[in-house]
Amino acid sequence: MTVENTEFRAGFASVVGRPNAGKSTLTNAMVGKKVAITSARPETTRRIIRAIVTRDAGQVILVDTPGMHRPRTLLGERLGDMVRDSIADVDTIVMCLPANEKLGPGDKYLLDLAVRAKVPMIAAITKTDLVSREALAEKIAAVAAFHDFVEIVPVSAATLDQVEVLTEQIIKQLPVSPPLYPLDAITDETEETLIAELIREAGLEKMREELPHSLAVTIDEIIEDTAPNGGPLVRVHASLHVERDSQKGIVIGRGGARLRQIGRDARKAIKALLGTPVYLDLHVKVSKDWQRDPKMLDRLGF
Ligand SMILES: Nc1nc2c(ncn2[C@@H]2O[C@H](COP(=O)(O)OP(=O)(O)OP(=O)(O)O)[C@@H](O)[C@H]2O)c(=O)[nH]1
Repeated sequence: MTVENTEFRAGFASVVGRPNAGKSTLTNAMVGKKVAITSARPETTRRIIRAIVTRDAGQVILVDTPGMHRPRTLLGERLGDMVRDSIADVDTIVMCLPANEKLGPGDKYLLDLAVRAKVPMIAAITKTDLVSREALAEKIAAVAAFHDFVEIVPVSAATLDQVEVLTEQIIKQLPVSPPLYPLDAITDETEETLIAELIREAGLEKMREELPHSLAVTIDEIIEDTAPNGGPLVRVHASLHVERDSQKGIVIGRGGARLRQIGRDARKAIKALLGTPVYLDLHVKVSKDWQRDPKMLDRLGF
């Protein structure tokens, strides 16, 4: 793709919404490749992942935010700060409001925060595939009464219905500018961060309710090696951090079965990301109260 368009627009958009509103899935749908981790459990998005969406009309740098929740730990407070920071310095805010859920105090809390950024706001009514046309019409009316959004776009990341319309509307809110990133870039996260997120996602999938926020992943080493057949092989050594000794057993599982399953799932995902065979070596470490330890949070990138 080359830029011939003199009206090309580029800038930052923040995607906000309460936990489970569909922010990550929508981000992935706009980019067309998996860059943000998604999960059926709320509050799994911790990092602010910038996804980059480039179309003929412009380039959007999407800032994905953690779902809002009340701070209970230092980690919780930092998540709140990250949301506030991500709303500052953007050109537009996309507020995700699920079609299948009523507007509530969580949405109002977020709206009040977002309004302070004083930028045009777009409402994305997410998960429209889950509701009838009548219910959607009612939801649109409720959202229109909720705030004076510049646009209200009903969208389904599952069926991709209206995803391009939303992308176009976001681009319209951006300033005329040359592209800010190379036209084929999809994220400015390092490969290392993406790999750590894939391992954490595989871990969370396997541990359901047992370890919601207590799991963190660090990458110890990534080595580009050669496989016995002469092809490329990437060796990844990573650590899974839990907070207590009792959680270590949960991650490892009986006879190491769970850790092996996490390793298999993560290896598949990393292979898809890198496009090369992967050898994955996982270690489980107890990092006591890492969520309250500023040094550990810094190491983990929070
Ligand atoms: N049917 C349907 N389900 C969706 C759609 N978008 C997201 N979901 C589901 O809703 C759940 C939450 O989606 P996420 O994208 O992880 O939500 P999030 O807002 O990023 O969540 P947090 O990380 O908790 O802030 C997942 O189970 C998704 O599969 C959609 O368009 N249709």
